[in-house]
Amino acid sequence: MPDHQDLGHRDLQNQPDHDHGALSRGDFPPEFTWGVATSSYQIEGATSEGGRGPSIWDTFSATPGRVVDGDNGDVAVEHYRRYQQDADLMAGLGVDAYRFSVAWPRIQPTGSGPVNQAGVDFYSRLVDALLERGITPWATLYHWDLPQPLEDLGGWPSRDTAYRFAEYAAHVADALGDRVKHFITLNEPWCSAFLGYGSGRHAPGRSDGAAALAAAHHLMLGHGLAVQALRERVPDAQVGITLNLYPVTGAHDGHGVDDAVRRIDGLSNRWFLDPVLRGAYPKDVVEDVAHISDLAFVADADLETINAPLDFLGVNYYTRHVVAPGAFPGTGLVEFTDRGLPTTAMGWEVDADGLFDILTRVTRDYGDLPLVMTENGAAFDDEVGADGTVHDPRRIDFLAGHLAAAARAVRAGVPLRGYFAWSLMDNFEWAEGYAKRFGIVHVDFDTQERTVKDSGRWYAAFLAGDRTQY
Ligand SMILES: OC[C@@H]1[C@@H](O)[C@H](O)[C@@H](O)c2nc(CNc3ccccc3)cn21
Repeated sequence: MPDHQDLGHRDLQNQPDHDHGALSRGDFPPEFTWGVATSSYQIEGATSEGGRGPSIWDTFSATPGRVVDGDNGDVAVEHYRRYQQDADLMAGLGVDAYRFSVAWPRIQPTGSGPVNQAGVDFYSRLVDALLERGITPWATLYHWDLPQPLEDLGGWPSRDTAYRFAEYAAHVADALGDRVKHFITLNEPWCSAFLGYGSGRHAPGRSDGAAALAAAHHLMLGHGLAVQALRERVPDAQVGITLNLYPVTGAHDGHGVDDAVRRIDGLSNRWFLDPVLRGAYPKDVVEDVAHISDLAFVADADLETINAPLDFLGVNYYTRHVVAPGAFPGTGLVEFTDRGLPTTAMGWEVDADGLFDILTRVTRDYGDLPLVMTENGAAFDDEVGADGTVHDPRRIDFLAGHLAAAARAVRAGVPLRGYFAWSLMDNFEWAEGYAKRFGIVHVDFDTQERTVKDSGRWYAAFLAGDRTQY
């Protein structure tokens, strides 16, 4: 296993691998926060309304071949105009909280300069609609929709973008900080950097390893600067960052597997966990990437800024990575394999134990920082039946199994404080367009009709305290 500096070993009791049986909200601490999550570009639509400027996802989805079926977020699920109806949906589910993201291009259409008051007013109305229904707003400042003019100036590989992000964070804090007390600076900098600038699979669609590493650094620098801006303006706020984390397991115990696990754990998890929570890049991974970049973009005080004290770490968990050395030993190439487990419509193996493993690992290796599951969910091909219902038993099984794993982690001593199901409703699934449905509420993308799926009814019953078998 990688050489982790053990910051505070906790005696995390081992638990049985599977404890099938009954599960209820009572298996979690009474103050545990239960919610649903979305993001601006995936649900709002109205991309040319209210003074909003273009984002890199507007540009990317308009580029032929980038998104399945040429889908884009122009309409999405019309949340910009249906937010009251959607707030009613959330109230009907009985959630405590709603994690949404603020679209930077609505607040600052060019990514800098004075705020667009119509954009501020929309999020102010949304926050008020939530509070009126007793739902606590959790605001993500950045969920991938970078204003296009900032990309034209260099995007996240450019240090200036980090400074623009901190200025944007200050504007959001000024506008919403009187009512919003939970902020997530970034959603998944790994995706923004490595899918956006490394593989090109996400906006802005660049394929440049050195640029991806610079983007990762400046995203994290922007995070640290934004934490300062939020703390100055909203001293009673709870502030965190969301990382998509993966337990990494060897496909077998043969030669080279341990190094394959170390490499992928390093690039997937520690490249972000270590700077944010320890104030240093992991030395072994710095060596792994030395042939791509000498990290010359790192300035002296950067890691101290990035290591800003947090109130929680958001964890997005979907599946485990299973790896083996690539075909050419010694090249560092790694193969991702599967175990033949059931998969979701995304092709991701369903592995609830992986949730327990990643939560206990983070607590064991990085200490007692409170954790919040800011995303967990599954895509399946749901259909509305003739009777108007949507039967999605696999999503119920997925949620129940992962909540049981979360309960096991809590019993093992993990300071888990909340869980947000991804997603409230079917929406624009990035490069997959509308072909992949993650919602616990079905959306007919032609009529915009919302239909609570069986999984939404199950989640509502769970939140109401019903005990559920699984
Ligand atoms: O793909 C489902 C969700 C997505 O809709 C969210 O906006 C995003 O925060 C999110 N992150 C992951 C995990 N990482 C990931 C890996 C490859 C492609 C897309 C996301 C899954 N999801």
